[in-house]
Amino acid sequence: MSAGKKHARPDGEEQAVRSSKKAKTDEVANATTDADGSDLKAEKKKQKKKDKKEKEKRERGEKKERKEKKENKEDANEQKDTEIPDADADAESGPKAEKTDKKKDKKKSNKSKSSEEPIASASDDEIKAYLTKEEIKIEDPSNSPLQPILKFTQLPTSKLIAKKPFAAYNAPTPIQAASWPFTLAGRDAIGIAETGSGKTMAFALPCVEKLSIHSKKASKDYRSTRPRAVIVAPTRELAMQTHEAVSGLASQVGLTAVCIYGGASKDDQRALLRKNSGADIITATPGRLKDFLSDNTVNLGDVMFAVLDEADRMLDKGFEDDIKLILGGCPPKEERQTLMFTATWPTSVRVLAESFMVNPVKVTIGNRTRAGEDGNSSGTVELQANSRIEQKVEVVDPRGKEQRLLELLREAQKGSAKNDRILVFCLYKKEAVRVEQFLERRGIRVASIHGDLRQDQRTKSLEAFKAGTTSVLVATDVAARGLDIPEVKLVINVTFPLTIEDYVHRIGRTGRAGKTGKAITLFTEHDKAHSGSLVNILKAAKQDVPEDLLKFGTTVKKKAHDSYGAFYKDVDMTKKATKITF
Ligand SMILES: Nc1ncnc2c1ncn2[C@@H]1O[C@H](COP(=O)(O)OP(=O)(O)OP(=O)(O)O)[C@@H](O)[C@H]1O
Repeated sequence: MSAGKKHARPDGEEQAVRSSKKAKTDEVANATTDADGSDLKAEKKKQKKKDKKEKEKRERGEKKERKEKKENKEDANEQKDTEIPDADADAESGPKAEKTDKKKDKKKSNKSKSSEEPIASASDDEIKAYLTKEEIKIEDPSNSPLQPILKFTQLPTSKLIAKKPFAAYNAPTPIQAASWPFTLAGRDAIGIAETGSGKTMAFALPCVEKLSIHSKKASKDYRSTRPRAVIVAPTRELAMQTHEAVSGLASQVGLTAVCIYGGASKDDQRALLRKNSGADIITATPGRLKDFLSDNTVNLGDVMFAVLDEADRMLDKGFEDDIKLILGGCPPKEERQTLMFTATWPTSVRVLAESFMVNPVKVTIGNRTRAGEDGNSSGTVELQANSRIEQKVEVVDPRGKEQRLLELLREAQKGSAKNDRILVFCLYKKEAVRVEQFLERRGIRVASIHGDLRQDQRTKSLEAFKAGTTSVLVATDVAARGLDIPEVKLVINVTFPLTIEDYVHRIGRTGRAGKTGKAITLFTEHDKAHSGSLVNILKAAKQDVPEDLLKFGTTVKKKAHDSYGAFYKDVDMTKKATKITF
């Protein structure tokens, strides 16, 4: 209690003190008069004085009782709010009276106690067997005792879980099973798992849970929308898809979600933000979000949950500055929960990623540990393709690529497979236009998606492909990451992507949610810089490596660094230094 506040009393108490003071003054005045009067008069006054004292005592007692009741009720409500542990409980700022501080301390101790308690009710043996079978690696700098959950029924009870949002699924996927206990406990997390393995729900559930147990703070800023969660994704189509999944959960607990992305009317999106009473969750592409931050349409000052989907893409040079600006607009990392999910996690982004997080737990699915030169594990997360995808590589003459593509399509869509969905990847926008026209002229039902098309054309193509109106979609890498299109049977790479990570994401458009898939890559001498890394991916996924590909060499070319060029050494900063004694 501060010195200034030491003598402050609640209004009612002040009144009681004032009336008691007045009674004393009256007594003194009366006593003076009585000194001249009779004994009876003095007796009467004495009795009156006694009555008054008793009345005051009674009133004080009643007041105390009322106060205690009120406090008990407040505590009970608070208990309800903190049923699920949460790391942001101490994130509130601003001066508070001692009473609030005491409550906060109570909340804090509740929270830390619960967050240390494992949610899982599976036995240790079951958990151990599950971790081994699913190749789950959990690196937790805080060494908390949290364990994976193996069934949806092991999730903590809550308003959202009670609605059974996962009724369509049998069990959590490994990335969900292993990350939820940590993320639901409020921890920052990095989740690395193969394409199509349910990462969206892995971050959507803790996001909606967190917001549903924290009521929205009243804001005096009526000009801006102040979301409490922000999810950033690299492409418009992915942002829309993620928004759909998130809003499905959010609406079940009365939260509102809005998607903002480039290529569409800003005014329409502003109206949508206003209509949805400000929006609790915003899923956005970085460019449009940046625009809305700069003109104060959106203010991220109340964000308690931030997600980078396709995190390695969001942290690479193309988006790094945008992400710094976006996360810089959120409360400090200690006061928000930050999650990053991806299927590929190159060393180059790891240090930057950790700078936006506090003690993140890292959950990796799949055996990605590389043996070091000494034969021991180096702990490096290696690039890994989804093992249910059959990968074929054909080394071809660059001039024969389009003809070979046509043959492959005809072969794949023979007989009953004539409507099978096939995704064809090109590297350049102009190339995509050319390939689309080439196929159209040969009677293939085809649509395309690339950066030279208007957003409405992109959306129309994607919808037609999803609906099956067109069974072939020609795309550039705008469609490489995250898109969850049901039943894509085959992915064909006409031209190799710029990075091996993009290759893993492109082929990951098939073989999703436990299904199998196939990918065919036309490889030419122009792509030879990627031969070494492609051979490694094929070998790791136990796929055939064609002799023709080996001819281009098996050395993995170092990526040229933006500032230091080819002389840059990609050092794993997460590794401990080795002490050398001379
Ligand atoms: N527990 C589950 N059981 C079965 N299917 C699931 C489960 N959770 C999510 N899915 C489904 O799996 C599919 C792929 O999920 P999602 O798009 O989240 O994958 P992802 O890991 O984000 O892939 P990418 O790396 O390509 O972005 C979706 O259709 C989703 O509905």
